[in-house]
Amino acid sequence: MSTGNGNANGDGGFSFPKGPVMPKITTGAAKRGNEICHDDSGPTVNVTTIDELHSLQKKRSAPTTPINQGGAAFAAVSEEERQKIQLQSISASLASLTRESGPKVVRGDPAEKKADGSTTPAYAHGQHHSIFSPATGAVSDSSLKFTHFLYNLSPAELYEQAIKSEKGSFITSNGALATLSGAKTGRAPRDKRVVRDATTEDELWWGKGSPNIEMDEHTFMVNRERAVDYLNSLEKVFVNDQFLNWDPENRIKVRIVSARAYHSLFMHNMCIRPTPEELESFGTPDFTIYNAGQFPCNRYTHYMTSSTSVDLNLARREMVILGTQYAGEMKKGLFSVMHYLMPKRRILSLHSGCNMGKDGDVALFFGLSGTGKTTLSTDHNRYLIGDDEHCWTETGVSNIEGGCYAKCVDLSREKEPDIWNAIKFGTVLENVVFDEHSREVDYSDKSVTENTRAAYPIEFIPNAKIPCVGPHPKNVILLACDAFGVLPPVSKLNLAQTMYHFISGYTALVAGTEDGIKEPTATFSACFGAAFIMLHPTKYAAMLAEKMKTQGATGWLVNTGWSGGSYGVGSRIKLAYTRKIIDAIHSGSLLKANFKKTEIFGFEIPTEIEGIPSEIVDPINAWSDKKAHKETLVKLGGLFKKNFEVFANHKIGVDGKLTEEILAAGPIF
Ligand SMILES: Nc1ncnc2c1ncn2[C@@H]1O[C@H](COP(=O)(O)OP(=O)(O)OP(=O)(O)O)[C@@H](O)[C@H]1O
Ligand SMILES: O=C([O-])CC(=O)C(=O)O
Ligand SMILES: [Ca+2]
Ligand SMILES: [Mn+2]
Repeated sequence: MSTGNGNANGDGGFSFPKGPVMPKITTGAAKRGNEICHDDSGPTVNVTTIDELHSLQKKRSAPTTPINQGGAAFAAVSEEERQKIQLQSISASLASLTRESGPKVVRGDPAEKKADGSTTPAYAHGQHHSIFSPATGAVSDSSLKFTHFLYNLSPAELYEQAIKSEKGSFITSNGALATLSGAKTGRAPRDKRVVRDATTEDELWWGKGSPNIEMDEHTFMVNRERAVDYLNSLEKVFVNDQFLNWDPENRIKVRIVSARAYHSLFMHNMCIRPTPEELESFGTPDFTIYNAGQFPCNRYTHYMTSSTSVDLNLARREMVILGTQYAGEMKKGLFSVMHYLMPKRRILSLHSGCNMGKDGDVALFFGLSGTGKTTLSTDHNRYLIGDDEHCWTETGVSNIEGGCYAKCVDLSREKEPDIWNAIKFGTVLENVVFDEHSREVDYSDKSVTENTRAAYPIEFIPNAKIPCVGPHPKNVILLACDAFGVLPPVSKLNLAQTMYHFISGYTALVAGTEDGIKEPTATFSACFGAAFIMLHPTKYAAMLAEKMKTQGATGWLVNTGWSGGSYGVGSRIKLAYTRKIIDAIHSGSLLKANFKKTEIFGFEIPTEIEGIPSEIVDPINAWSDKKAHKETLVKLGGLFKKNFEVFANHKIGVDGKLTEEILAAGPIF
């Protein structure tokens, strides 16, 4: 007879039951006779329903309701009063301007289950503190409806909102929230409109080359009403109250009303997040965005040339978004506002990255999209001040934003470790492709778009400089991705050359990724950000010249694009080489190099750079066909000249003397 647990078979320690009879398992209970097993080995929860159990899970957090709305600065405001003031403020933001009053607003998710298991909204339970009804009677059905709003939700709450109600929202294996921005995967500068009124008529840059396409006040109101009505028709809207600009004296309070958790989380990451104390005294926002991106504009409306419209009204301090869900519109829309507000205070706003060395040396990185601002300012050996939008004041630099917006195409852990590691819980990952099961992201997959992006709070970068401010810059680095392969990887610029290239704002892109060799296309965008500037480029250029001169900053032009020939022949300069060059700028060693002057552009280029092959340092060495090199150089020089024509008769400096110098600092042939 087999005992089943014996070891007497000499089979190496294993024995198996033989025949059909299974071994009998002896339990403790059996020893104690036929008692019933009790489930009482651990302590139990004292609840009677599952909902009671769930209600134990969440403890109340400190109130995140601003006081001091409308300026009444009385310290001792009751919680109830505070909530009422907030609801009034949100109702005012969401008010139609053609009807008598704002909508009835309720704070909270209409679908949230109550402790009693019901899904009835709070107002039905007489919880007066979370509802606000304007005092007027019903004038239309829309005034009978409630608008639910979700105020400054946390990333975890926004994840849940996105996953519950937005198609295309998933948690990737790194913890980020993958989202889709819809049909638009980049900004739509041709659909941007700015209200032209008596003030902006004189103040702003209009006409040829300007990004400011006009619309009238009335049309703005038509679109604003369209957006507000759309938002109020929804089940719920998201409201973010946040800040722009780390310089406390020039901080701007922004409110973002949006329809998607994606938009709310994006702005949570990209703007400066208020502390609970700061939120208490938030008061009335300085600027409000109405993002009704899912809803198109009406093409019968005057000035509308497509279904997308991004409208800026500086007098009303409002922006309306219709017909695009691409979140970058909000970030860059606010940047436009800063390009208007800051110069009024004699502060220079800059489309640049910014970092600082251990010794306090600050560098600015200018450049058009994709030239390397984020990649090169995110440097493990330096403190990150910001990757995209800055201000330069009388005392130094400050970041406008609270987050970074990195390109993800072909992202690798090896080449960009800090950005790679910043993609984790809380980060918004736009338009990326991932494995349906493992949720592993494939950054090389461009099926949705080439412009895949990650938006994360700046503190996700380990050596972020918090607060994001620093002293005056020592180096001003202009980045260009030259697909013609003729610009040197680094050139030292004098002040006039720096201005010439700042106003030009050159980069070259290779259109599309289709097969076949494509001709590079030169792009010129004044101040490396013509899409965002509001005043004439020479206004910003004059301020930059003045600041660089006073602070003795050195200008550099760094080509992060092609070397060894144009696109198709050469290849993009290795990021490792560019980083070496940037290191040599930061350390001051490159300034001490021997320089020689290049033909056509008249750049000062180092005769050698440690660790960089000589055919890279001087691009002519890499072109086997010297004639083709010269022709390409002349061709590019010609494009610069042609682009600069419109700026030739704008005077910079007190006597316009700098204008002459700047003109002379361009390519000569
Ligand atoms: N030599 C190089 N220098 C810099 N970037 C490089 C280089 N080679 C390849 N790259 C890639 O080019 C891209 C630069 O994009 P980055 O996000 O830094 O642009 P950006 O200037 O911040 O643009 P945007 O204003 O649109 O955010 C990155 O994907 C980076 O990996
Ligand atoms: O704004 C965007 O969508 C991306 C960006 O930083 C730029 O284009 O400069
Ligand atoms: Ca960037
Ligand atoms: Mn940018």
